[in-house]
Amino acid sequence: MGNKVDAVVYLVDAADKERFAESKKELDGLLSDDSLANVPFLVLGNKIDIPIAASEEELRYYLGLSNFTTGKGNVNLSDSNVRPLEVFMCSIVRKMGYGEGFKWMSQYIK
Ligand SMILES: Nc1nc2c(ncn2[C@@H]2O[C@H](COP(=O)(O)OP(=O)(O)OP(=O)(O)O)[C@@H](O)[C@H]2O)c(=O)[nH]1
Repeated sequence: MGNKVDAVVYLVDAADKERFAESKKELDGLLSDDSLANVPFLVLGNKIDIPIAASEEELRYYLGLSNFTTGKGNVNLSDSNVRPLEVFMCSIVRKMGYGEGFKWMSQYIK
C-alpha cells in the first residue's frame, strides 16, 4: 500500500528570480512531507544559458538550502539519517548539466 517515491527532482527556473520565494515555499512543503522523508532530492536550477540566471550559490541561498546540501560526487549517507539533497545547475535546451544531477541522484536509489 502507498506509492513509494524513489526520488524527487525539483526543477527551478534560475532566471526567474521573482518567483524564488514561491519556489522555496513549494520546496519546503515537499521537504517537510512525511511521506517523502529520506527521499533523495535533486534540485535543478534550469536556464543557465540566460545571462541573468542565478548562480548555484545564489539559488541555494534563495531556496534556503545553503546548509542542507549533502555533497556532490559519491557521498555515502546510508549509515546516517541525512536525506541526500543537491543542487545542480542546468540548461535543458542546451542539454547541459542535468546529466550530472541524475547521475548524482542515481547513487541513492536502491
Ligand atoms: N532559455 C531556456 N529556455 C528554456 C530552458 N528550458 C526550458 N525553456 C523554455 O521555457 C519555456 C517553458 O518553461 P517555463 O516558462 O519555465 O514553463 P513552466 O515551468 O511550465 O511554467 P511556469 O509555471 O509559468 O514557470 C519553453 O519555452 C522552453 O523552451 C532552458 O534551459 N533555457
